[in-house]
Amino acid sequence: MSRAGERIATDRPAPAHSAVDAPTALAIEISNLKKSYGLKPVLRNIQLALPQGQRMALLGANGAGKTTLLRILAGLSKAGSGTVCLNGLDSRYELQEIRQQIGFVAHQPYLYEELTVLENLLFFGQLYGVKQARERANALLQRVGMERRAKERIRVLSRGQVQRVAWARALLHSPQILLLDEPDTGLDQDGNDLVAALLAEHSARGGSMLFTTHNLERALAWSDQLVILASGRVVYQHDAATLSLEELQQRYREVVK
Ligand SMILES: Nc1ncnc2c1ncn2[C@@H]1O[C@H](COP(=O)(O)OP(=O)(O)OP(=O)(O)O)[C@@H](O)[C@H]1O
Repeated sequence: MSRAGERIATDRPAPAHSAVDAPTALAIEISNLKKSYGLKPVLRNIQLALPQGQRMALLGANGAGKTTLLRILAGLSKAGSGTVCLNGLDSRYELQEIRQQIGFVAHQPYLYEELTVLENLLFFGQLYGVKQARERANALLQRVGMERRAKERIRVLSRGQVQRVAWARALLHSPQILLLDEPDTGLDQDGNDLVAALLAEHSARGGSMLFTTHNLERALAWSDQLVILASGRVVYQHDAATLSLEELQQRYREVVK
């Protein structure tokens, strides 16, 4: 298997924010990452590298370790050993700076149930030091189709609506890196179209992203690199541009048991 950095397509335009003298700057760099729960190893010696401006899809069966990996990247869980760097910042020492640079959308929305939609966004806006937070929040609510629910409490919204607000929360501080745990779960067709559009906009701004999904077709369509985890190991890695859906399905069947 090739290492990530060797397989990157070169025809993709350089991200707008990349420094001229740092063409190989990495959005995500994971080295020798291990994590156990009790005696049970959940991540085993993970090595991954994602150049800035690129998108990585993380695939694998239930329990393969995808959420655990994302939570470590988001600073919500500690690595057992090894190192994790985001945009060159080491998660052991620079977690606050890293948090400013990532947007996380997960199974849990990380919203306050008793606050309204807008109150939630204003709270997180303050936390992240977002300038003109009210204008930014209103613009994002419009973007995710939730502007009419701005004054409603989170607890009265449907799961898909909460997910849309979670997207607005994640994008509020214009993060350079999106970490998305099954962003396509629980959404209707409109919701999935919205997610695809938000991902495309993030990429067009030069942003990077790592997302998990169980949908191989979307993994291929939305990514530059595909990674399959099995029992906490990277068992497959390939450029999306040179892989067909049939090949991916075949390889997935072979490596995921
Ligand atoms: N807090 C925890 N305590 C103990 N074990 C845990 C904990 N969180 C996860 N695990 C275990 O770690 C393993 C990996 O879980 P993880 O949620 O990372 O898998 P996943 O690939 O995201 O699965 P899914 O596709 O079902 O979301 C599982 O065996 C799970 O039981």
